[in-house]
Amino acid sequence: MTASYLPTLSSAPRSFLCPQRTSSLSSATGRRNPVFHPVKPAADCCSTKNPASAWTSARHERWEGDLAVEGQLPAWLKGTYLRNGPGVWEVGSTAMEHLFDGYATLVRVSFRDGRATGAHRQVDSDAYTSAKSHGRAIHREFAHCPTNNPNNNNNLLDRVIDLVGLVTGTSLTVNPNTAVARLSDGRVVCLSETTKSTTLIDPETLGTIGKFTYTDGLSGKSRLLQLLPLQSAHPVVTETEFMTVLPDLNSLVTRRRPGYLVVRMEAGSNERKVVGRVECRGGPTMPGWVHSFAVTENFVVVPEMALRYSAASLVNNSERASFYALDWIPESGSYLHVMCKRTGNTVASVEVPPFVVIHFINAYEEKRHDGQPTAVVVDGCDHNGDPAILDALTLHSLRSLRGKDVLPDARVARFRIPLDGSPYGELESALDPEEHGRAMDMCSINPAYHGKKYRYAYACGARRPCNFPNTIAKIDLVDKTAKSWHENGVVPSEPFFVARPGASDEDDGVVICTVNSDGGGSYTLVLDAEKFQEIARVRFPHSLPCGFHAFWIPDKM
Ligand SMILES: CC1=C(/C=C/C(C)=C/C=C/C(C)=C/C=C/C=C(C)/C=C/C=O)C(C)(C)CCC1
Ligand SMILES: [Fe+2]
Repeated sequence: MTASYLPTLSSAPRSFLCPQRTSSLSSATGRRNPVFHPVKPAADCCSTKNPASAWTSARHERWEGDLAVEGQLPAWLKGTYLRNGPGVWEVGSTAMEHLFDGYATLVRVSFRDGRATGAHRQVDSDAYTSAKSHGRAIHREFAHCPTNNPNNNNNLLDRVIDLVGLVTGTSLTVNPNTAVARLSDGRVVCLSETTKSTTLIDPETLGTIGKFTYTDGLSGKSRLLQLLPLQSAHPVVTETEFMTVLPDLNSLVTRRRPGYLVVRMEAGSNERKVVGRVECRGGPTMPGWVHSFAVTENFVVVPEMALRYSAASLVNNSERASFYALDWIPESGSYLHVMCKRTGNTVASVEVPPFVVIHFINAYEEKRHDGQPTAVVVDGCDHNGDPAILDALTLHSLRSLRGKDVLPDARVARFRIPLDGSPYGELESALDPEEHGRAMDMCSINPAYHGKKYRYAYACGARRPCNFPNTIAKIDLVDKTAKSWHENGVVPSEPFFVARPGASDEDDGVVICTVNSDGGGSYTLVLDAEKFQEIARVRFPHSLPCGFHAFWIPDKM
């Protein structure tokens, strides 16, 4: 690999990286100075030798500066890579327990003319700012329950207070730590699973602009007993619309069966409109967890997992369910529902073997010779139908079981849903899971193939033994093979595919992924997607926590 270093401030002496000494240096290059804002001074604030850096809270509120490039960035790569994820797990007296609980940390790498600048910054959500001002977390996160909540007494008044908190969304987190997306009108939002967490950010400065407020009243603000405070963390965003799934929790207070609303919001609007409602088949009271879902040209596929929202945990925000905010109820059945985008009607609803798919990869229609769809094929990262993956993602496991082979097995699950009224769907592994080390999550595809028949997916896989995915895998769904990128001790985040402008081959582009290296330190890796080989890496001057999902904003031509 040829290495060409930019003379950046990020390669300045270590002392410069200490937040206590940020003000004295000026840029030797004439470029913008790196800026540090410490979260809090830490004894080892200058050290990058932390093997658990992926699971260590960000040390600085924000930083920006030039990044050193090793290798050759493609000249066509012009735009901004954004990544979101949980990055601060300790505030005041609170030490979170689960990976999903951390406060949102944004990372940016902008590529232009073979060079790179970068930044990272905490999202100023009410959850984060109130935790800082109270000296402890006060919102309910995925696993974290506010500790001083007196509601464990189960007295009626406390229950009513919790229910009001649920309806108004004041107790559930507003920490948008999962995904980031640019709407087609240019607004950039960070999201998580509460509708109130959706936050507008500035993709250049990573500053928090404010809440993204839905004006439709669907989330319970203006209509009492409209229990729709939750959403999928992964909306499907196109040039014309934003589409998502809201678990309908109204069955908590009515006799109605639980279900899901599919909603759509036009570009430029803040008003979601209901496309249709899917009724749950299983579960006496609660819908299955819906972190993501899949769409095809004509349909929305709504998953109903046997891993269901816990009613007890939701209405009593200091109560934990068997899987944090979720209950695993295999006997309640696992289903996939297919809704027609145009009519909102449910056109298929099939029972399938138990699955635990947090991230769906893609879906497409099988068609008859006259173009009529006959089946929907849906691919997802399936943790072999076992919610144990959620326990593997506690911070204790991640920090202390490094090198132990404790990561539960996962595969690419391929579901086939016939559209002929059959009651059952089919489920098989799309390829031998050994191809990708029996780990599979954090996936992306070429966005031009969303909802269409496709061949390649990029995801995190494993070289065992490991307690977290440690490879980046390119999955070939036609040849049923996988290629992998790996280095000892690395922790990669979602590998994100960016197509070369004008490309016609599905894998003509790069895969961008931010990686935590063995002894600490973070870099953004750029792989040639076709050969699946490294072409460049862009180093941050200090380590960043491992994040989740990414997004690409191309420069205006
Ligand atoms: C589920 C409820 C809630 C919160 C949910 C949240 C914040 C979920 C976040 C999920 C994430 C970040 C999933 C990432 C998965 C990564 C995987 C599987 C990687 C695997 C590697 O092998 C509340 C809103 C707090 C309460 C209601 C229920
Ligand atoms: Fe996700």
